[in-house]
Amino acid sequence: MTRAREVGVVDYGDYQFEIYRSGLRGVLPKLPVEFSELESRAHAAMPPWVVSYVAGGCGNEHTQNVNVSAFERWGLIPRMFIGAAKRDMSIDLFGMRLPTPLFLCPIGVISLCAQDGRGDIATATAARKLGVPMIASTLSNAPLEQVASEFGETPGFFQLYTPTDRGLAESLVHRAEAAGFKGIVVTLDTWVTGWRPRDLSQANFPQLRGYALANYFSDPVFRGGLAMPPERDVPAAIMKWGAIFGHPLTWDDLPWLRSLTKLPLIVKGICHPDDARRAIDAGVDGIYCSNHGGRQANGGIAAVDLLPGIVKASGSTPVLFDSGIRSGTDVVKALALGATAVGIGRPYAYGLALDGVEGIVHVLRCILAEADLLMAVDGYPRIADLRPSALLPVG
Ligand SMILES: Cc1cc2nc3c(=O)[nH]c(=O)nc-3n(C[C@H](O)[C@H](O)[C@H](O)COP(=O)(O)O)c2cc1C
Ligand SMILES: O=C(O)C(=O)c1ccccc1
Repeated sequence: MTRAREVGVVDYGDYQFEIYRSGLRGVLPKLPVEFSELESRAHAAMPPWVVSYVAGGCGNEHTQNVNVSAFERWGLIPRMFIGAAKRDMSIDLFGMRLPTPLFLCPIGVISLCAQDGRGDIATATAARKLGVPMIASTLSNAPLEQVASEFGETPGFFQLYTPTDRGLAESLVHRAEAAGFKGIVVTLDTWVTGWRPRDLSQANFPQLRGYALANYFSDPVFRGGLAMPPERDVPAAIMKWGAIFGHPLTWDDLPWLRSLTKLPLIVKGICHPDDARRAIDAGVDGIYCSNHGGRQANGGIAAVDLLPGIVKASGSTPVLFDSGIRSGTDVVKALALGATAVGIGRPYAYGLALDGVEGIVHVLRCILAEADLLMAVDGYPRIADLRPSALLPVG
């Protein structure tokens, strides 16, 4: 198992030998090694309303689907005589050396996927075990301090949903700093929930039933705005949350956001090169290209098709990417298109649903093994070798 301090050349592909060796003892992998099977098993294991919330997307889910299929329009060109016997998947991010280019996307209500309701903690534990950073959502069943206490040496990032109350935003950021988070990720595309037919047809919005509001209910500023503490009047606290949750930020808010912290500030949901440039000019440290997994807008463009423009506009500023990553090949292609680090979203939620911490670890190890073996076989031993010229458009 990789620890954050063992950064550098790690044989992630060895997971396949581990699987084959276990097979010699008659032991087969407990969980699927391929995404579609993982997804169907996880869906069968979770209550229907949780499946609806996690798997669902905006409108007829066209954007969500093309996020995935767009990766098939790129092919990695095999190179021979490279001798890629050792591969190095490590990256530099915000002055930190990380063993892999992966991170765990913020998934609010991830706790719902865990059989014991402790999904935030399980995700943090998996992050610690593999040295893969977790971006912890504002929407969490466990307060951010508890989540951070599980990280060990693995850096963690705090994802901020900016409420209408600036004082509450400041309080959340200062709590995240005090808890040891290494960066703040502000999500820009979800100040209002997108049109989600699966959930709408069942009137299913878990937050309004009180799920994943621990960061609010434990916050002194939030509590100060209530007539009674959340413990004494849960419905009133939930309604207050609904009233203050989302603030439609404008460029005028960015200097204030920047002033909140000296930690790296990353903006999530950036899809246009002009937005990337303007955010960088205003002092952000990282651009996070994402369309929220197609959950927010069914605009019809795959996130990965927007990535090259964002990378070009971002210059030397790191670009984080998610939306549609389902396999190691997808990771390799996103890196070749210029992503600095690549986010795993729904796949880890499904690993969690099936086997807790070990399920997440399994999903990440499968993705890392596949990426590593692709880099080996096709002759790209270092991430720096993965450049746009390594890809051929095939669709
Ligand atoms: C159930 C669910 C909850 C999510 N909650 C958040 C959240 O709290 N904050 C956030 O910035 N993004 C959230 N996201 C979006 C993810 O961070 C990420 O952008 C998305 O999952 C990527 O798409 P993919 O999972 O299809 O690869 C959520 C995604 C899912 C599936
Ligand atoms: O479900 C989501 O994707 C999400 O991030 C969210 C979080 C809080 C409120 C609405 C949506």
